[in-house]
Amino acid sequence: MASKRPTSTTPDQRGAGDELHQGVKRGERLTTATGTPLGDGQNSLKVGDRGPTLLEDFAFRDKMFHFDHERIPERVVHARGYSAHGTLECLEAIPDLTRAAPFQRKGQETEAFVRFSTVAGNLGSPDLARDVRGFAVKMYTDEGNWDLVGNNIPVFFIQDATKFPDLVHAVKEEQDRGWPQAQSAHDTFWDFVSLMPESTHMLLWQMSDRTIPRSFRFMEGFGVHTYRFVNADGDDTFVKFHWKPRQGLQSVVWNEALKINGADPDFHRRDLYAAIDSGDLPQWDLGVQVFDEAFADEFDFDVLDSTKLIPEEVLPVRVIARLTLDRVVDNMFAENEQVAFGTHNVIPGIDFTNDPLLQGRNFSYLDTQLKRLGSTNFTQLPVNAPRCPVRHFQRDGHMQTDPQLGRGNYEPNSLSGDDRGPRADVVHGYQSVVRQEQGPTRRLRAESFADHYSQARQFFISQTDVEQQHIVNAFGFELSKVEDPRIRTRVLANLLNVHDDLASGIATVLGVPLPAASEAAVPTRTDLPESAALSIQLNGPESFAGRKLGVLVTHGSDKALVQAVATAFEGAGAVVEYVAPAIGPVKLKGGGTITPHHAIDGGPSVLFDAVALLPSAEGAADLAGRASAQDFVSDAFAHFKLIGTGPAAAPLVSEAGVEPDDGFAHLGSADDADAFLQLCGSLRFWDRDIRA
Ligand code: HEM
Repeated sequence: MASKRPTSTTPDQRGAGDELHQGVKRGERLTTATGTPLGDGQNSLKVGDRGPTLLEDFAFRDKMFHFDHERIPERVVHARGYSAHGTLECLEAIPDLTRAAPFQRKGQETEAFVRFSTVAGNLGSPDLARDVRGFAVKMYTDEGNWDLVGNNIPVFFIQDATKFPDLVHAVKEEQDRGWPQAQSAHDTFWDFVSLMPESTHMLLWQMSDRTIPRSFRFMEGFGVHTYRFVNADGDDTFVKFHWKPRQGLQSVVWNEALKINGADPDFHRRDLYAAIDSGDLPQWDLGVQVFDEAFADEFDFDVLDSTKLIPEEVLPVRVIARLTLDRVVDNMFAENEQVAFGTHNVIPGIDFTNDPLLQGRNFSYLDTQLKRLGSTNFTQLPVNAPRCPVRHFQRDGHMQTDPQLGRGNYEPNSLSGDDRGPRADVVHGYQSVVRQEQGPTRRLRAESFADHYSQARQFFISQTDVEQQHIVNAFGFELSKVEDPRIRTRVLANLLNVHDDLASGIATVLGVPLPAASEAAVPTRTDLPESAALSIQLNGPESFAGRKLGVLVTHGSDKALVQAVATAFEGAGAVVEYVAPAIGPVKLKGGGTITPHHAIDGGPSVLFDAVALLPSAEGAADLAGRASAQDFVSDAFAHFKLIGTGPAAAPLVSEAGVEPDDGFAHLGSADDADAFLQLCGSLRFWDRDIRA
C-alpha cells in the first residue's frame, strides 16, 4: 500500500543545513540531466528508514554516473594552467607584409583568449616550479582562429620534434617511483640533457630567473619558431613573434619561490585573477622580427633551428599590436581545460617554415586533443568555436551539436542551401606559400644546426652579475639533486664549452672538481656581443605599479602613517594588503580600525614585493617573539626586498637578526611615504645579494 506523499515542506526540515531536507521549498527546481524535477536531492531511495539503496534510484544513478566521469585526461604537457579573455588591438597596419586579418587596419580589434601554464607539473602542481611557462594565445579572427602557441623563453630544448617524447619523459616524474613532481631537479632530466648538447642554450634560460616569474603579467612570450607572413600578392617574409609585457619584466628568487609554493601554491593564478578583477588590466605589445631570405642566409645561425634566437640588437622588434586581458574565466573546466590550442591553427597571411620542431608540433596538437577532449567535435565548444562563419562538410561524430541541415554533405554539390554548397575560394581562401623543395630523403641533422654553445655563451655574458650568480646557483641546486655523479660530470663538461666562469662557479657550489670540457661539434664563438634584451634586470619597469606592498600592523599602529603609506602606494597603481597578528579588526592609534587581509601565520612576506613594518611599540614587542613575524622580516631581507620601518619596528627587525642597509627606508612620519614608494620602484635591493 502506497504511503502518503510528502508535501512541499516537511516537519523534517531542521538545523541550519536542512540536514533532513525532504522537499523543494525555495529557489530554482533541481533536476536530473534529462530535466526531471527532483523531490529530494539529499537522500537516495531506500527500503525502510535504514535499509539498502535501490538500483531503481535513477536520480542517484544520473548524478553518480556523471560524477564518475567528470575527469578528462590532463594535457600530456602544460597540464597546469590559467586563462583569461582579452582583445588584440592593431597599432600598425601591415598589409604590405601580411594579409592576416588582425593587422589590416590600425585600431582593429580581435577577440583573444590566453592560457599561461607550466610544462612539467601535473594539474595540481604548484605555480612557482622552476619551469618554462606556456604563453598560448588564441585569436578569433574574421578569417578563422589563429593560435600563437608560445613560451616565455624564445628557444627550445631540442631541434627535431621526434625528440619531444624523450624530453618530456625525462623531465616528468620518474616512472619507477612517481617523483619528483613539477621539477627538473632529478637524474632523468639531467641525464637526457647532458647527452643532448643541443639543449644547452635553453638550459641557460631555464636556470635563469626567467623560469620563476613573479607573475604571468611580468613575463615575455615568444612564438619561438620562424613563421612566415604572406601578403595578398602571395609574397612571403620570415617572422618571429614576441609578446612584451607593458608591466615590465620581473622574477622572484629561488629561495622565495620555494616558500611561495608552500604559502600559496596558486600564486600565479591568484595574481592574474586579482589584477583583472580589480581592473588593473595586464597588457602586452605584440612585436615582430621580420626578415627575408638574404638576412637568413647571412645570419650567424640557421633560422630554422629552434635552439637559436635572433638578438634584438641585430634585428629590432617592431611593435604592431597590443593585447589586453580584461576578463577572467567564468568556468575553469569549460574554458581553461577545454581550450585547444595548436600551431596548425593558422589563417590566411600566416604560414609555416621547415623548422623540424614546428613541423612536428603541427601534427601533435590535434592528435593529442582528440584523446584529451574525446571527440573530433571539440571545435564546437564555445572557447574553441570560431567567431566567423564556419561551413564545411565534416559530419557527425561524438557529441555533434550542429544539426547539419540539408541533403548535400559533399563538395561539390548543387543540392544544399541556395543550390550551391560552400566551395573553396581560390582568391580569398588560404593558399600555402609555393615552395621549391628537393633533395634525398634522409634522417639527418643539418650541419647548420651544429653549434650548441655560442648562443648559450651570449646569453650568459648578457646577464648582470646578480643574474649570472643566480644561474650558477640554479645549476648548483638542480645538480645537487642528481644522484648519479656521472651525470653531473657530463653537464659540467658541456658547460665548459659555454663559459669557464659558469662551469667553475657551479663546480664550486657543488664542491666537485671540474672535468675536461666535452668535445663540441663546432668551437664556441666568443665574438657574439652582449645583448641587453636578454636580461630581466635590465628590462625592469622602474615603478612599483602593479606590485604588492605588505603592511604589517598591530593594535595601536599609527593611523596617519598607515594611511599615508597606503595612499601613496595605491595612488601609484600598487596593491596594499595588511598583515596582523590575528585576522580580526586592528584598532589604530588615532581612531578607526583596519581589517587585515592575512594573519601573520598565513601571510608571509614572500607574498609581497616589498613590506612596511608599522607595528605599535607593544605590537612590535609581541611580534618580536613570534617565529612567523621574525621570518616575515628575515625573508623579506633575504629576498632582497625593500623594507619600510615605522618608528617602533626596531625590536622586531633586530630579533629577526637583520642589519638594516640601504634597502631600508625609515618611515618616521606620514611625510616619508613618498620616499619609500620611490625606493620601491627598483623592486629589489640587489646590492644585498652578497654572493654576487
Ligand atoms: C616537438 C615539439 C613539441 C611538441 C610535440 C609539443 C606538444 C604539445 C602537446 C601534445 C601539448 C598538449 C596540448 C593539449 O593537450 O591541448 C602541448 C601544449 C603546449 N605546448 Fe607544446 N609541444 C612542442 C614544443 C613546444 C614549443 C617549442 C612550445 C613553445 C613555443 C610549446 C608550447 C606549448 C604550450 C604553450 C602548450 C599549452 C597550450 C595550452 O595552454 O593549452 N610546445 N605541446
